[in-house]
Amino acid sequence: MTRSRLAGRPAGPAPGHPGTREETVMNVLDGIVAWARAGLEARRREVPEAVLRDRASAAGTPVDCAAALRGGDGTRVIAEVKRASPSRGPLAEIADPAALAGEYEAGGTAAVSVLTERHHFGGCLDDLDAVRARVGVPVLRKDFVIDAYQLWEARAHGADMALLIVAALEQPHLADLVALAVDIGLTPLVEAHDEAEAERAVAAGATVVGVNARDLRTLEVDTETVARVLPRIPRDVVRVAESGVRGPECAARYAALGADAVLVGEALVTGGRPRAAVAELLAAGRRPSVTPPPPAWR
Ligand SMILES: O=C(O)c1ccccc1NCC(=O)[C@H](O)[C@H](O)COP(=O)(O)O
Repeated sequence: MTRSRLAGRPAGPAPGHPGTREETVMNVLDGIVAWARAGLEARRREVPEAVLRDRASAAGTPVDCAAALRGGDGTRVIAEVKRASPSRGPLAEIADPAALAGEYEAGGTAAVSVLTERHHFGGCLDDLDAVRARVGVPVLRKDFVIDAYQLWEARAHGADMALLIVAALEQPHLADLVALAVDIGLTPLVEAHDEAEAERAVAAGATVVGVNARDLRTLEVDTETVARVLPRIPRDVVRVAESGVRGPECAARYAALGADAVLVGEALVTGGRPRAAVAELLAAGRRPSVTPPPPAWR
């Protein structure tokens, strides 16, 4: 019997086994992935993978993302450039994604996430280029990665991290993409929606695992998903709570659950004060200092 690395969970059915949640979660995801596949095949015809590989080796040294997302005095923030979403429709114009990312960085974000998917999120690789050129913190390519080509593309466009969604990938393919990402200098953020997927993420070799509170069947956000799944992920893995962070209160809750970082999109792009909002999320996630400062009157 395989041993589960998730705390408090007996080893379940084999990853990818019929009847597991990954079988049924695919409706919304299926549609997005179909677009992703068509898009990447079109780009592959224009820019062969060999060209991307050359560009990737000229893209500079990627940042150590695990270190950037962990440590310090509390829960870090990954701030997202997000124009639209399937759940909410258009969110924000974002004429200058680099300027937005610059505001995030000034507010103290540990990383910037850039949605590069066009049809559902209004993003593109130009956004990734622009953000990469502006900020010094790690940059995450947030897309629906199903092929090695997209990882080379991410690195060629200067990303330090790339998202891999467990529910979109069979286990051997997930493990291959995790290994390739690491080989080419990307840190994969491997996204799970339940315990079984979190276990698959860890088994695939992920060192950074995200728990997404958004159910990809209904698009409903349920922060209880994070409460249930995230604390069970081993402590040697960087734990990221994703979606539904509407303000400091939720960031504080995710911090108390043990999140090393929170990934926030909508609240930041719609709030109109990205720099201050990032700083407030960071303050909410700060751990109380071990030695309290001396009272001012001493
Ligand atoms: O945001 C969506 O509606 C969505 C739908 C289907 C697949 C993925 C989706 N979002 C991607 C994300 O993971 C979020 O952009 C990210 O976690 C930030 O979430 P939020 O702060 O709630 O905007």
